[in-house]
Parts: sequence; C-alpha cells; structure tokens
Amino acid sequence: MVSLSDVRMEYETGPQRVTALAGVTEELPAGTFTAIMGPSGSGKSTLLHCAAGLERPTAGEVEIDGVPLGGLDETGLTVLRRERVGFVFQTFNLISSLTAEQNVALPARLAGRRIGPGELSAALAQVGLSDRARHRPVELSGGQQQRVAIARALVTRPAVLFADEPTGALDGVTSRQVLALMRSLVDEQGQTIVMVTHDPVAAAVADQVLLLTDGRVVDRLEAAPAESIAARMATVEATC
Ligand SMILES: Nc1ncnc2c1ncn2[C@@H]1O[C@H](COP(=O)(O)OP(=O)(O)OP(=O)(O)O)[C@@H](O)[C@H]1O
Repeated sequence: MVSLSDVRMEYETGPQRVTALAGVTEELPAGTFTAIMGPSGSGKSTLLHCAAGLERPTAGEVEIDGVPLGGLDETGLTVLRRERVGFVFQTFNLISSLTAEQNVALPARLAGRRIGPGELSAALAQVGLSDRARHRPVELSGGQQQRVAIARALVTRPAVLFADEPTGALDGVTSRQVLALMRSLVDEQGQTIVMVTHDPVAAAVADQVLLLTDGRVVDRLEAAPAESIAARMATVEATC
C-alpha cells in the first residue's frame, strides 16, 4: 500500500517558486492499479517520484508498505527503493550489450544481491518471454523490450511497481499487450501498480484514475472506460 498525507512539493528556481504538489492525500491500496492523469505540468511525475521515494516532498508524509519515508536517511531510502519498489519508464533503459536475462539480473547484482536462475526464469516467464532470455535488446520488439524492463522491475518482488508513461514509446497494439500484462500482474499476483499516463486507453486498464490539476487531485474515476476518461480530461484541460 502507498499512503500520501498532505504531500506538498515546491521547487525554487532562482527567485521563482513553483508549487508542483499543493497537498495530496491518497491511499493506494495493495493489489490495486492506479493511473495518474492530468494536463502537462499538473504534477504527475512529481507525485510519482514522491510516492516512490525518488524525491523527498517539501512537506507531508509518504508511506510505502507501512514504512514512513520521512524517517529514513539517504541510505535507508536507497535500500527501501531497491527492495520494496520497482520502476518502469517510457524509455526501456536496457543495456544493449546484455541479453534479456542479464538485463533482468543486473540491478539486483549491482546491489550485491544474487538472483538465482529459478528467479530469473520465473521473472521472464511472468512477462511471457521465456523463449527470448538470450536475446539482446536489438533482437527484441519495443513491446518485448518493455516486458524485459517490467521483468527487471519485478525480479526483486517489489511491494509497488511505479510506471512513468510505460506505453508512451509503443504503438497501439504493443501498448495494449503491455497494459494487459500489467493488468494480469494485479489480478493474478496482487501486484500494486501506480502509473502516470497521458493516454485514456492506458488509464482505462486501471482500477482508479486520479486526475491532477495544479498539483491537486481534482477528480477520481473508478473502473471508467477510456471514453469517459477522455471526456473528463478534455473538461479539465479546457479549464486550465
Ligand atoms: N526539478 C524541478 N525544478 C523546478 N521546477 C520543476 C522541477 N520538476 C518539476 N517542476 C515543475 O513542477 C510542475 C509539475 O511538474 P511535473 O513534471 O510533475 O508535471 P507533469 O504533470 O508530470 O508534466 P508532463 O505531463 O508535462 O510531464 C511544473 O510546473 C514543472 O515545471
């Protein structure tokens, strides 16, 4: 579970002060899929980064799996991110000279943790890529590369998977396959997922959609179809 209490984030750039988050209070229950949407600059990435312990908010508290992040020093935060959190980004960030399975094992190995062959093959099987373990990124499609990135994020069995525009670089068909995979991780394994997206079709796969404007959650849609999400987004964007 991810819990946010009155999370605020202000950036100071020279004389200017930007309020990226203006007090967000949300509970994202374990085993659920949350999408974060909103116009450009509304604070989506900042919210994801604060919720994942990548950035410390200016005020407020974030808890992941019952652990208050504010009480952790930098080392504690690094350990929590390594052990409890997985990340997937728009760009797959795979190492081109390594095979799929070497890419999956790399972050854990760099952190000094050995990933056994059983864990590796289970992670690749989970994303439907058992037969591509020895392929390098250039030998994989975009969707397959993103699935390798998802396997890499899941190999440490994180409490929460955070995804920032995970389908942003994929075509429609491939994007739907990656979204179906993410949905099945929630339904079949109880994975908790928090995803930033601009795409109403992607957001429709989530259990709930949080709509941000000016650093605040202004609306919440539950199990909404893509058309309703797109219509609500259009209204929000028209008022910005
Ligand atoms: N490191 C930073 N320094 C200064 N201002 C920042 C920084 N990061 C974000 N901001 C500002 O905070 C606000 C929210 O940014 P954020 O990236 O969270 O928005 P977003 O909704 O993810 O936008 P987009 O959809 O365009 O990616 C913006 O006004 C942005 O300019």
